[in-house]
Amino acid sequence: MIYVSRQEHFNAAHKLYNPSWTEERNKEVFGPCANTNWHGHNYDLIVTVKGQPDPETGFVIDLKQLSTLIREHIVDQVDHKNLNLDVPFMKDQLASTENLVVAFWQILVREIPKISGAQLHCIKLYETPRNFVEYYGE
Ligand SMILES: Nc1nc2c(c(=O)[nH]1)N=C([C@H](O)[C@H](O)COP(=O)(O)OP(=O)(O)OP(=O)(O)O)CN2
Repeated sequence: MIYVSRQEHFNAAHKLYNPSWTEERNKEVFGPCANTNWHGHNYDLIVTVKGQPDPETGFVIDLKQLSTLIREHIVDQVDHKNLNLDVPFMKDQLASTENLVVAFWQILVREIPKISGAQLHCIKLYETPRNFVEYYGE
């Protein structure tokens, strides 16, 4: 099995805020991440697919096609957006990195089979250079 990855980038605003809690509780749990008027991140998104190379191309997946797919279905939906307000697939969800990777998975697992026989293996999302989340669909 061969694992092939593509990295994309976006920036977005959000706040971590549970609407069923008081302002005080949100500040206590999420600290500055609950700031009323939002804060931003430069996110790095790494999508890994797995499969066998096609004998005619040598590719598990054409990385140009994978990039286009990620941009159309994910990056264009979130880049320069407010994750709490502007992104339909994050509606009514806490805009944590964990919830983002699960939402991205649900989109990509549906879209990748339309361009390739490769299987989605992992989505890794860096919220900051030091904080990142990985999801394997389990
Ligand atoms: N499990 C999670 N924990 C946290 C998340 C998250 O999505 N999942 N998100 C945040 C905040 O959004 C926060 O803005 C992260 O920034 P920060 O704590 O400042 O992280 P940095 O790596 O930039 O800063 P350090 O100085 O290295 O701590 C919080 N938690």
